[in-house]
Amino acid sequence: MAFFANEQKLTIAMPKGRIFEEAVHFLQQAGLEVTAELQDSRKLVIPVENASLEFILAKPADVPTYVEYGVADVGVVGKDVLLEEERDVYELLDLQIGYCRMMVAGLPDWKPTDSPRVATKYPKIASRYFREQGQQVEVIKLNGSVELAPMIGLADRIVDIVSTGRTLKENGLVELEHICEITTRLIANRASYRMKSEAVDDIAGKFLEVIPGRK
Ligand SMILES: Nc1ncnc2c1ncn2[C@@H]1O[C@H](COP(=O)(O)OP(=O)(O)OP(=O)(O)O)[C@@H](O)[C@H]1O
Ligand SMILES: O=P(O)(O)OC[C@H]1O[C@H](OP(=O)(O)OP(=O)(O)O)[C@H](O)[C@@H]1O
Repeated sequence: MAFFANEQKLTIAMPKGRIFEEAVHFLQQAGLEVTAELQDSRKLVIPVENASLEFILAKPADVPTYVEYGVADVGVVGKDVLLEEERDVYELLDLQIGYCRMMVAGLPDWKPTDSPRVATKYPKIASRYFREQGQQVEVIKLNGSVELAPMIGLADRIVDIVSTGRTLKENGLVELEHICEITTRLIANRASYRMKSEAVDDIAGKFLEVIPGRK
């Protein structure tokens, strides 16, 4: 039996990596057919047999790109990526999984300087935040291991995701300012939202059923 009543095929972009397992578990709870191929293969395009559904597996930062261009109708992605990538997509639901927070962190004895430098994987989020605070900073883009920067003098602060706080602690850094909470979101392509409204509504409705407190 087809998943959607009117046979509208829906392509869902899923984020590989850290939130993948939690996202797959969420799909299962919502009643979507999750095949072994999705969970355990190197395939990047995974059609679900007998259902009008197809998954694509993407790097988290690329999920909004696939959705904006319409090669995926909907996508599952962290709010951090949405804030950083600023893609033209609809944000439909907060799935309330993938909890973490975006923080400014630094050495415990951090003090303002005349030429502040901030290292981050999230240059847009960082620039926006400090602009809103009325602070002029130089933002240095890194691709990971950002905690290194204050330790070895590349920057005096970082903007990064904190979850357990273990990475900061083990590198002698402390949380200085809270920027925002991050969770995983369901996003939709603008045209798909209109042209495949039944299928998109159907999936959003199924997701809504399993979001705590949203029934
Ligand atoms: N502790 C955490 N650190 C980083 N991301 C987290 C954390 N907890 C949840 N997330 C979510 O997971 C997503 C990042 O996943 P992942 O680290 O696999 O992607 P990535 O940044 O592309 O990885 P990498 O560049 O290290 O391969 C983020 O978008 C965020 O929403
Ligand atoms: O508070 P914690 O639970 O320690 O998690 C936070 C760390 O996890 C992420 O890094 P990731 O492992 O994705 O590696 P990266 O530094 O290469 O981005 C993030 O950038 C922090 O460094």
